[in-house]
Amino acid sequence: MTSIGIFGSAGRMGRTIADLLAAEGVALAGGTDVGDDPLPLAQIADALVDFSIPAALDANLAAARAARTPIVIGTTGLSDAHHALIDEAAREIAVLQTGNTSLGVTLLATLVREAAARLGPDWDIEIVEMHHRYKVDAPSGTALLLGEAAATGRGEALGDISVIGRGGLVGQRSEGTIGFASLRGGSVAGDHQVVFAGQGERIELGHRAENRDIFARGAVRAALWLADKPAGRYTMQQVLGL
Ligand SMILES: NC(=O)C1=CN([C@@H]2O[C@H](COP(=O)(O)OP(=O)(O)OC[C@H]3O[C@@H](n4cnc5c(N)ncnc54)[C@H](OP(=O)(O)O)[C@@H]3O)[C@@H](O)[C@H]2O)C=CC1
Ligand SMILES: O=C(O)C1=N[C@H](C(=O)O)C[C@H](O)C1
Repeated sequence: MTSIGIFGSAGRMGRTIADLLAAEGVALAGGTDVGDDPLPLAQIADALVDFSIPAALDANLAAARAARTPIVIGTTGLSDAHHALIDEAAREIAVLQTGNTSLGVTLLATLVREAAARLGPDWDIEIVEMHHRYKVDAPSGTALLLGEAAATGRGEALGDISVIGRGGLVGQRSEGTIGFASLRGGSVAGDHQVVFAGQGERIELGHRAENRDIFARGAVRAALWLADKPAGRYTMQQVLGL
């Protein structure tokens, strides 16, 4: 039976994934938390999931590479340097990195890309997200993923056209930009809305996570799918066949 190891096992997502594994009868290889060496777990697990913190990614990825164990990276707040490391690791092991493992957001990203491609740059795109008060990164990984999808639909690189937050006398909106707004409060598991604002009309494509089970289900499905895959960087679209 395929066994799964959890980096960040004591966290909200780590605990939700462990509960799901127990409920589904999938083997848990073990977990790591702050101060643990990730290598022993990487050596015994058939696949790994990482829902920890960006500062842990370097060591977690190095352990996965050393043990040649596939890894699903769900941690958000990653930098360009982290993404370069992930690309490098994907030359040796199977890696899937995503800001959102849910079926709903994976499909939403495809719809957003399509809408952005068809509507053209005179339709302004704004992405609004809301999360619980404990979330430490902004914009959320999902908001950035949806922004990437919209930018790709327009044939642009997100980094060239994103506007993250506004305040003060910022001037009029520049055509073709993608704006991000982040709200934090309470226990919200994750709400995302992509607004396409045209002249006299708006299209809003959104997703609301009612709990963390949806992320856990996607992460476990991705890990089981990845377990026997050769080296490469894979996507949730591939896992879910979307
Ligand atoms: N891709 C997706 O679908 C989803 C992604 N996420 C992302 O997953 C991450 C975790 O979220 P969440 O569970 O809510 O956050 P938590 O803060 O609840 O969990 C993170 C856990 O990682 C632990 N940790 C810190 N350093 C290390 C380390 N070196 N090795 C292993 N574990 C470590 C933390 O310990 P301590 O608290 O003691 O520091 C904490 O228990 C976030 O980046 C979040 O945005 C969340 C939901 C879905
Ligand atoms: O921190 C969270 O909770 C979540 N993080 C991910 C993100 O940054 O988008 C996914 C989900 O929205 C919950």
